[in-house]
Amino acid sequence: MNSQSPSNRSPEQLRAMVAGTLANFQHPTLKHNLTALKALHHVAMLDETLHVELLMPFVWRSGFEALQEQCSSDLLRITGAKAVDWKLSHNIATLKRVKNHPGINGVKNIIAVTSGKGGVGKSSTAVNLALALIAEGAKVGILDADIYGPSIPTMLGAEHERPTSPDGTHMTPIMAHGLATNSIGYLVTDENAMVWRGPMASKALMQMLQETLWPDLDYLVLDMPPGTGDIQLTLAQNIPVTGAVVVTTPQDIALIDARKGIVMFEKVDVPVLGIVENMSMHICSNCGHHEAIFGTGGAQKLADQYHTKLLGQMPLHITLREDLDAGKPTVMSRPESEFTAMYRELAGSVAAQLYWGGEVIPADIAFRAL
Ligand SMILES: Nc1ncnc2c1ncn2[C@@H]1O[C@H](COP(=O)(O)OP(=O)(O)OP(=O)(O)O)[C@@H](O)[C@H]1O
Repeated sequence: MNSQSPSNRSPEQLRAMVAGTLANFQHPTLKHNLTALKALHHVAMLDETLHVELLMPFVWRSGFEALQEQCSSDLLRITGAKAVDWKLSHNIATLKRVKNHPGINGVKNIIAVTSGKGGVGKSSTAVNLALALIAEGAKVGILDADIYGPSIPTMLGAEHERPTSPDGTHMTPIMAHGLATNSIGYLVTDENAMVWRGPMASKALMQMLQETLWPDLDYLVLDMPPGTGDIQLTLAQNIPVTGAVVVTTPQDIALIDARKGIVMFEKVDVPVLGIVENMSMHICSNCGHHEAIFGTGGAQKLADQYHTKLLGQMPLHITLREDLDAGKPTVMSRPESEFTAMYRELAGSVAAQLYWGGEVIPADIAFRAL
């Protein structure tokens, strides 16, 4: 117990005490501790309540909850305060883009969600990841670049919406569940999109990215077309991506294609943030039994082989599919569910990986590149 009374302490002494406690906090999203990260923004003692405010450069609400749980009692003991008032603020860093491409107006970071093969749950992962980034504290958008199967509007229950254009050139994004969205699915029918050839499809996507009036966004999630063909390569080379997430299922056949995806991104210098293993384990909705119907361990092996991370493992569960079909993704419709906790953890890992693996661009040159 510290012998000095809380009111006699200088602000510097108090700050040093709090910084010392925070420095010991460990979390999977912290490569360096909070004090080294200079995250401690404000400390004050008012009426025997200790006020602690953190300012984080990547979304961190789940980590913050763990911090409060782990450190509150230590802080009370060390400082003699009667209560701790915690506050988390974000000032999301803009990170260096591939090939120093100029940015998109208002968009700080672009995360490409990709898969080597169709049907592994790339769009499902992209939508729930985007909503989980919001739940973690960010401003987020999603661009459906899956030209051959634009499913995002349906997954968000917004398939009947149409973007408007205030000036005949730019599009106002559709807002759905707090996400700013645009999709080729809002503009053309599925049948029309299917016949688009590669160059036309890439051009349309680049246009949608650049000509949407995105509000200020910390992260724009890009749901890429599945596969590793010309269109994906063109997009990977030309879009100002910050990093890519590769979605796979545990089957060997999907893993072979996921490997191709990693190689493709490495070839064009897009940092691969890691792998998401979707349908990792089937959870029976009747009895809760877990069964690894597609096998185990493959995605971890792949991540090890390519020196990347296994960012998360999402179960195969009927609720996830039903919620998407109903246009109410689980992360938004069941915020307290175990699935939402898993997606939020994934979002925290993706944001942390992006930050620690990247290079921060100073705010004055990061914004409003056009
Ligand atoms: N973890 C999961 N649990 C249950 N159902 C899932 C899960 N992930 C995806 N699905 C379901 O599987 C189907 C395919 O998912 P999705 O459309 O996300 O795949 P995709 O990889 O984006 O496909 P494509 O790239 O070919 O468009 C959807 O009906 C979706 O609801």
